Amino acid sequence: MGSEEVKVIGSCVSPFAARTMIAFNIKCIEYELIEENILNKSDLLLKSNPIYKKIPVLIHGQRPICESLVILQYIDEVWASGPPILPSDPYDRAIARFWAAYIDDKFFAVQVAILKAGGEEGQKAAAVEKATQVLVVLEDAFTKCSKGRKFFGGDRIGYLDIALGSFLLWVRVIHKMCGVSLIYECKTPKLFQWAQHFSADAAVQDVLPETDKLLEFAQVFVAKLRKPSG
Ligand SMILES: N[C@@H](CCC(=O)N[C@@H](CS)C(=O)NCC(=O)O)C(=O)O
Repeated sequence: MGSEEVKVIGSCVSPFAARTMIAFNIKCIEYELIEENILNKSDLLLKSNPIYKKIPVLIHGQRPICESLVILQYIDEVWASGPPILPSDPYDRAIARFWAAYIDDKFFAVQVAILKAGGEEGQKAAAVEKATQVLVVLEDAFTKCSKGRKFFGGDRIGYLDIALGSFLLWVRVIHKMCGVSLIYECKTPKLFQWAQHFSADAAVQDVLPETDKLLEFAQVFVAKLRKPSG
């Protein structure tokens, strides 16, 4: 099963797609990246993820698998002989899934809110305050999960590191576009250190592009986000 063709419909600007690519790097599995323009979706994406129409989609053989966290678990199970991504202990695994859901529910939403706020200083300050609260909670989760080691997953990058670390890309974009630092030393010192370790890891290096490369896309994306709907 692990020997079938592996393709990822993704994009180098997508934090969710980055998760899939980091997982394949950890497992040392080659894949073909089919670069998707989410502002003009391809038929392949619409056919492969007809429910959400979002990236990433992993196409393994002929079969599509959607949702980045589901994909991470799938990769871990199919290529089980490579370095593990999820914790082996069922309780630790459940805790990791809990925090990954929290990250997607809370941290993603506050980043979108900051970008959306634009020059509305009051809205931006409220979104930044919310982001800080979320990160303080995650700092505590990091302390408990990492047990004094470098990563949520221990000595090497695991499921939660990938779930949160994939957003570092946009954390940097937010810093450049909105002048807001989200992960900084005085509020969340452990996450600050963790972010340095994560970004320096070999499995991550070619996945998170330079911030400048992202800015052009980010400007178009944010303009769309700020446009009143409907
Ligand atoms: N919950 C999804 C979120 C995926 C997601 O939001 N992908 C974005 C790109 S970063 C997308 O495809 N957006 C297109 C759209 O919302 O129409 C996952 O974890 O895979």
